[in-house]
Amino acid sequence: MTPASRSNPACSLTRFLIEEQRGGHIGPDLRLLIEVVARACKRISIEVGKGALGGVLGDAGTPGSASINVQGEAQKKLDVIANDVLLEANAWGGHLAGLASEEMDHSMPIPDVYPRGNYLLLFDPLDGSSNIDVNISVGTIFSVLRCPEGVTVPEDEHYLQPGTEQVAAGYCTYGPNTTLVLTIGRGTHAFTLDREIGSFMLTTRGMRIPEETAEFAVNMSNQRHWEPPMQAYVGDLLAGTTGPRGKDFNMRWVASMVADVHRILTRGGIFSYPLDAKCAAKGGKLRLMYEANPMAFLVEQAGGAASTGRGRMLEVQPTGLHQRVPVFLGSRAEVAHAERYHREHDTGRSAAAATG
Ligand SMILES: O=P(O)(O)OC[C@H]1O[C@](O)(COP(=O)(O)O)[C@@H](O)[C@@H]1O
Repeated sequence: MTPASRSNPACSLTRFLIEEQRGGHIGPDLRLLIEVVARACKRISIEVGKGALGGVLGDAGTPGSASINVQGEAQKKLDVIANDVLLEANAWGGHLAGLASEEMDHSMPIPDVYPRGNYLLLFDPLDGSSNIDVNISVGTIFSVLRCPEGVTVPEDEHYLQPGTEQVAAGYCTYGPNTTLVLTIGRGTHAFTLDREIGSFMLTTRGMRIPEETAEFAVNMSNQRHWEPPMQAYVGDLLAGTTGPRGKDFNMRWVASMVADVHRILTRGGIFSYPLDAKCAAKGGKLRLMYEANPMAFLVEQAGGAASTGRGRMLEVQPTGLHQRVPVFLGSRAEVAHAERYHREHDTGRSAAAATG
């Protein structure tokens, strides 16, 4: 993308959204919603940036009695701070009917002291919790759905829409720089926070994920817990030129989904958090509604693919607000390879079962 200059002034997020609205691609409410979420991310970026100086590191709750969220995880102080910032910012604007968060057991209708809008917002206020205290990139992930017609007080069931119904999705990474990555279904675009003027500025219009890749991201320490197709798939990646894939693969794992996916949107690769014996009972590790689906929408809009290993992520019919799924996303051809290993295993097994 041509760098910003006097002859090519940088485009702010506000200008980008106004131009999308003028083009009839989004309405004023959705534009306002995205602006409000972006402003909340700026505030969260400031809180995260304070680190130990701001006393924001460490677990929430009191020593000896950590506060545990609906996921059964000990909440970090910044998980709670980020959640509160997003709740406060989105309560009064009139663009939302309700919202749901990784940190809250159930969805929350907008209090009836405020006007309610037509959209539902789902978010992971601070993704990558295990990295918060060690100064590694973390982020906020969000997904926007329409509130079903005629529903004025939305409940959990009204959020259970497949990812194909998303009207917008994005994440904001808090790392060396703060970057907001957004889609409204017309490509995926990156905006970098200009800390001097306090505005998100368009730095990559139309991110594209290369079709092929030689880089994979997975938590290898879970290898012995993986299903056979995943063992075979990664085994062949590690075999490199001596194996059936005939080329060497590099590995990266930040353990912050936002950071791993941002790398893939920037230079390609495949990210996976497969089903394993440790998380099988829960259906996976990562959450469908506010981790897998928004990332899948962004990746598909950038020419990549997103799958459960056994089907398109965005077509999964949700059954619960905090439902978990296996995740494979990134370079289209590589995701197809991962799916092929699962398909061959499943058909082989069913073929074997058929022949007894
Ligand atoms: O600790 P592991 O097994 O490496 O898992 C890391 C994954 O878990 C997550 O941290 C889960 O997200 P939360 O931090 O929001 O719970 C992802 O960001 C990351 O990809």
